[in-house]
Amino acid sequence: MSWTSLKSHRAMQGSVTIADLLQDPARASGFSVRMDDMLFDYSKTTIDAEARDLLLTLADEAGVAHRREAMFAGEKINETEGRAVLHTALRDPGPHGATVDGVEVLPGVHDTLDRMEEFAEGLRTGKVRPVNGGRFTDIVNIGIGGSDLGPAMAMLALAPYHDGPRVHYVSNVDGAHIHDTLADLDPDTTLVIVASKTFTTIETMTNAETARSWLKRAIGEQAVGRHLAALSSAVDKTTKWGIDPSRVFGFEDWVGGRYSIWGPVGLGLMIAVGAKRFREFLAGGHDMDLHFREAEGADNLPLMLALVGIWHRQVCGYPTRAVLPYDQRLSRLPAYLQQLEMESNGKSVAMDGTGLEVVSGPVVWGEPGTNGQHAFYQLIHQGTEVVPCEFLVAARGHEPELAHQHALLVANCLAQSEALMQGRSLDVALELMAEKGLSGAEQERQARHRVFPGNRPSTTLIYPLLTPRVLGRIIALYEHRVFVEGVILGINSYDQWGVELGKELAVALAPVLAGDEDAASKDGSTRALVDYVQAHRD
Ligand SMILES: O=P(O)(O)OC[C@H]1O[C@H](O)[C@H](O)[C@@H](O)[C@@H]1O
Repeated sequence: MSWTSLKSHRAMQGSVTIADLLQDPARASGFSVRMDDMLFDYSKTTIDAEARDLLLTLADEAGVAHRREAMFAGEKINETEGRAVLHTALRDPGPHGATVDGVEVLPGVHDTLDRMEEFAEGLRTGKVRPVNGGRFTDIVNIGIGGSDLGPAMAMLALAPYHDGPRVHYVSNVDGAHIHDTLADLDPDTTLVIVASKTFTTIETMTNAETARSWLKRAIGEQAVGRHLAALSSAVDKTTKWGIDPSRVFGFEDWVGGRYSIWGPVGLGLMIAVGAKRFREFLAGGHDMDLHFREAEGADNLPLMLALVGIWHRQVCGYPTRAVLPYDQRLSRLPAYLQQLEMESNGKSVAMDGTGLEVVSGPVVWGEPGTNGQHAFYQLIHQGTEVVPCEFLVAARGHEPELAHQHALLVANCLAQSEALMQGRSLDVALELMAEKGLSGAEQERQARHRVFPGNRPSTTLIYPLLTPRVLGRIIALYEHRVFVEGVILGINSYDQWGVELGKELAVALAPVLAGDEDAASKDGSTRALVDYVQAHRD
């Protein structure tokens, strides 16, 4: 019902532009949401009062509020895997929270957090020592997907707070990644953390074996355990792999991999910035949880971010969304959001097994500004596809001595959303060409290349400074956005069956590439590629 109303409302908006809507002096304040000192401005979109009402009705009809409370209570809303979805518990200071199968989850969460703190602070103070004495100077976190992208992103984001050992992230099974990382490190002063929820992921286990051998060569088999730790929900497997249980930080199956940064998977971050900062990061996530549960309708930031997403993708039909942080330290945010959003909502089957009524979530992509401006913004401004842009920017930077550079950064961010909205008409372009002395057909030809259609939507999320607490709020904001969009689409945002097939085929192809099995059963293209590799290696 609401989909139809939304689509017909969109059609009826006709030629009304964002610039027209902004003629209303109250629009900027009326079409933005504040959460404490964070501001989300969506006034530079085509969402008008009626569209917003219809979107809020859509969320109501989909049962977002009910589902949200079911999630926080620990109900098994990940129905295809029969699991609860409780990453929010990892940042809940308690004392009471969700229960799973009748058991309170917070005591276990807090115990693990305390153990992480003891270990991390031990490494930072030198109490936890390498086998040959001295201090651990470097930590290598081996993991992939959810066991890598979040903490690696947050590590860069919180660079101004690093005062512990250096932390490196290795993910790719390409041996180049671990090779180049270890090349600069000393095994005598390096601790390796193996991060894998399942402790079966082939890339991680392969890199972990490589790192283990590297340690063993330097410090000997007996001592290797003193330089290893593991983060996993498969604690039995970590022991079998040879990691002492005191060095294993476990989490439950109700934490999805791409939602796991708040618990043991965040250990590297805690080591780098310290437990106090890490707890501030958790507090930021919890702030957003409280806001998400308490704020009503259009005052609810994650809800509105999700509804803007639904408007652009499912109502207007724009196939992609660009995430453009004007914040160099958020340079990995787009990659992190690619997993969070696309692995969660890139599905075409609804929870009940039927096909989706509407299109699935969008392609998410992006790069930090201002770099992107000198690369792909051309298409965003003048290409034939509309790309909704999501800007993020801090009012101030961490380098007071470079405040003039930050001012330039912010000016660029604001100017881009203005340019996308406003555009440049043919008349203005003609005038510009006349000023250059052109006239007649050449004036018009040149002017046409300088026209900007405008009316291109964007949103801006602005915050005072990228602190641990603000980062926690931002990540939790996007997690809840994914949740809301998933509920509205009727899909399960917490499974990822779409990654399985490629993994299975890779395992089957390994012996074929090695020449131990015949390629005859493979298709012609795969056979030809196998032939090529066999002919060109060594
Ligand atoms: O943490 P792990 O069990 O090693 O999983 C690592 C990643 O691999 C899988 O392929 C999933 O698609 C991801 O959701 C997951 O984060």
